[in-house]
Amino acid sequence: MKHLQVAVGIIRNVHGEIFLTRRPPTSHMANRWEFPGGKIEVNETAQQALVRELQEETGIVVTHFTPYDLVDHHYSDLRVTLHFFVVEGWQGEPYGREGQPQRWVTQRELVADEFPPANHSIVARLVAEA
Ligand SMILES: Nc1nc2c([nH]c(=O)n2[C@@H]2O[C@H](COP(=O)(O)OP(=O)(O)OP(=O)(O)O)[C@@H](O)[C@H]2O)c(=O)[nH]1
Ligand SMILES: [Mg+2]
Repeated sequence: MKHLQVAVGIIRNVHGEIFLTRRPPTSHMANRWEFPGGKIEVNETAQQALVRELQEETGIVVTHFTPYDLVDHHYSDLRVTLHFFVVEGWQGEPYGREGQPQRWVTQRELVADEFPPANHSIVARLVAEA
């Protein structure tokens, strides 16, 4: 089975809101809301992938982040290991640079069912810690 290593950014502003983008209609986990991020390439660390993916997908230059959690999840045809980081420093203003819908949501108002199943434990933890 294919196994992807993925770097994921939980972008949180000073108001305690988190930036979400919506996955494209034809992608894996189509139309689910997600934390921006993507596949870690060979010869790249999770941290380097985080910075690169957030630049590509949201236009920001990440300046401060901390590791948050590591989640391993088996979908029916795909295994993912998600490297979650909380991002609290950046330059620019995040937007859906690839045309994805976007929104800011208060941390305590995150809804697990809007995300891919691999995110459920993380969303529950974020809400509990809000
Ligand atoms: N970015 C992101 N991917 C997630 C999350 N949760 C989750 O299961 N994934 C899964 O992680 C896998 C890789 O993420 P991705 O599709 O963003 O990868 P990418 O940006 O490199 O995609 P690309 O191949 O279009 O360049 C997908 O199968 C996706 O469904 C999440 O919160 N954020
Ligand atoms: Mg992506």
